[in-house]
Parts: sequence; structure tokens; C-alpha cells
Amino acid sequence: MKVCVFGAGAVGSHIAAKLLRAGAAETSLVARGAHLDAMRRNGLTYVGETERFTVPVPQCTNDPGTLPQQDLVLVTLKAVSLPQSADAIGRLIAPGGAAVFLLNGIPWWWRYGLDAKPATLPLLDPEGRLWSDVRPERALGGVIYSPNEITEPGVVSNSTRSHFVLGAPDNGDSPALASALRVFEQAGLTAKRSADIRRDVWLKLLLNAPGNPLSALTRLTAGERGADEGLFEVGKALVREVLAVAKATGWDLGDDVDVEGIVRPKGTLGGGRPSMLQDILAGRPTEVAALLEQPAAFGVEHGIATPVMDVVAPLVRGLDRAVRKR
Ligand SMILES: NC(=O)C1=CN([C@@H]2O[C@H](COP(=O)(O)OP(=O)(O)OC[C@H]3O[C@@H](n4cnc5c(N)ncnc54)[C@H](OP(=O)(O)O)[C@@H]3O)[C@@H](O)[C@H]2O)C=CC1
Ligand SMILES: CC(C)(CO)C(=O)C(=O)O
Repeated sequence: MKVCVFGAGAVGSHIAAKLLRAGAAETSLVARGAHLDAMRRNGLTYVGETERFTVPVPQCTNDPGTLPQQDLVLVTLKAVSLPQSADAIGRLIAPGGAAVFLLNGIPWWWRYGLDAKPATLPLLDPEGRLWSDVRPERALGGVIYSPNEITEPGVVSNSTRSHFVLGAPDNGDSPALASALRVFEQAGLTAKRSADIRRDVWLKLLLNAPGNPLSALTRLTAGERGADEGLFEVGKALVREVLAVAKATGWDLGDDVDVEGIVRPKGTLGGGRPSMLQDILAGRPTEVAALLEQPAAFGVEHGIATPVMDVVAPLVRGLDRAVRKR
């Protein structure tokens, strides 16, 4: 079984470290920059709440074209980096294999199997390269509950217990999905099969649509943000907009969602820096399209007003532009 973690940053390095430690699959990594150099020199170190370990990383490259085809490509790139890697990801998938897209927000394959036109989502896959090169029938969805950060090159830190939710766009079973669930389990990573992957995407978006942009804009952690009354109100409004859009598009998440608990997370979840704040601090592009702009676009299609998303998204875009000019 060959497994490649494509985009081994915070989340990908966590997964890769555990795959490599378990030796359950022949694992390769696609990474770049100082993190790649450090992993080649010193291996990959995982620092969790209860354990710390270092594993050698024998197959680690910034050129996916040098790797053999893979049974599973675990894609842990940011949503914004996906289109430029579509060709490389597509070429890496072995016959019968699949790419698991582990990411936050609405994924590029969303409309596969849904009766919607156009099938592609231009905000997420502007030239349709993911659709044509990866092909949605070879894609699996992945939802991540796992706060991670690269704290120094070669070192990934995780601040709380993690779990993952995996599922096919048609919510069906396939050998590739079974392999993915098995490999995660063998690595000691908790992964469950989704009964409805789009519902699970919406449920995770309830956390990210308020949390990531508001932390990125203010540079506050989730706990600090939740303690600020003004931000608490903006966060709740964003959650309600996600709920309204999800419902209008066919995913009623119910009336008993704990809106306040989502915006005011307790325990270790409150302490970390959300991934979009990590992007801003590193001068990297943000995932504003997947987290806010695409849900707002669904709102337009279904006649649901999203006034708070419509203000917060341009603010994140502006910040994004400012940090990348540095
Ligand atoms: N971090 C977290 O705690 C969580 C993140 N998520 C989600 O998981 C997904 C991944 O996030 P995260 O792990 O934080 O992202 P990271 O930015 O940490 O990881 C992506 C990595 O891919 C690298 N990369 C990008 N393009 C290439 C390329 N062409 N070749 C080689 N390497 C490349 C990046 O390098 P470079 O840095 O140089 O750009 C980076 O190291 C996102 O959708 C995020 O929202 C979900 C839950 C928690
Ligand atoms: C919920 C949270 C903040 C950590 O799992 C996340 O998804 C992120 O950092 O993007």
C-alpha cells in the first residue's frame, strides 16, 4: 500500500508522523521549504499532549513527479493551493486509487453527483483543473478535527485529541475509502466513515466560518475571541448564516445547534491559533473562498442573505492582500 501525504504542513505532518511511526503503509511526503529541509536532515517530530516522537522521513520531496503512483494521496494542502497542484495530484493516483481531500470549508468536488450546473465551483476550481485532472470520481472528502501548527521546521505540534471524518462524494462505499479508513486506524488516527460527507462539511464549517476569519482579523486565539462580547456577537451571526445557507441548500443541521458553545469554545480548543491566523502570521494566502465566499455564493443562489459574511470576507481579502505585499 503506497500512501502519499501531499502538502505536509501542519495537518499533513501530524498524519504523516503517525503513518510513518506505524509503518502501516509505504508513506511518502510532498513538502517544501525549510520544513522539507529539516525533515530530510532530522526527521519529523510530533509533539502532542501526551507524547513526543521523531520519525525518519525516507521519502520526502518537493517534486511529486519523482514519486511512483500511489494507492492513496492524502491531500493536506490549503484550499487555495489546490488548483496549481491538480495535475500533479491527478498523475499520482494509481489505477483504482483515490485522493482524499482533507480540508476545511466547501470542497471543489461539492457538486459531483448533485444535479447542479455548472458542476464546477469557479471560486474553488477557477479553470476546472481539479475537475479535469484529479476527476471527482477519484476524490474522497475528509473533515479534520485536529488543531496543529508547525512550531519550527521539522516539528509539528498538536494541542488536543483529534479525529477525522472520511466519505465519498456519493456517500457510498469503495475499496479506496475502506483502505483510507484502515490506514488511519493502523496509524492510531481516529477516523470514522461519514454517512453524509456534505453534512459533515457543513458541521465543521460552523466552527471555521466564524473562528478562522475572526482570529485572522484580530490575531486572537479562539478563547480570547470568545471572551470579547463584540466578536462573540459577530461569530454567532456567522454561525446563523452558515446554518441558513446549509438549510437552503438541502442540509438542515437542526434547531438545537449550540451556537454559543461553537463561538465560545472551552478547554484546549480555545488555546490554539486557527489555521487562517497561522496563514496571516506567515504571509500566506487565506482560505476565505472555501470558508466564506463559497457559502455566501450558495446563499445568493438560494435567496439567503449573508450580510455578515459579505462584510467579513472582503476584510479577510484585504488583510490577505496586505500581508502578502510585505
Ligand atoms: N492547521 C490546523 O490546525 C487545521 C487545519 N485544517 C485545514 O487543513 C487543511 C491544511 O491546513 P494546514 O495543514 O494548516 O496547512 P499548511 O499550510 O500548514 O500545510 C500545507 C503545506 O503544503 C505546502 N505546500 C503548498 N503547496 C505545495 C507544493 N506545491 N509542493 C509542496 N508543498 C506545498 C505548504 O508550504 P508553504 O507553507 O511553503 O506554503 C504547507 O507546508 C486546510 O484546509 C486547513 O483549513 C483543519 C483543521 C485544523
Ligand atoms: C477548528 C480549528 C480551529 C482547529 O481544529 C480549525 O479547523 C483550524 O485551525 O482551521
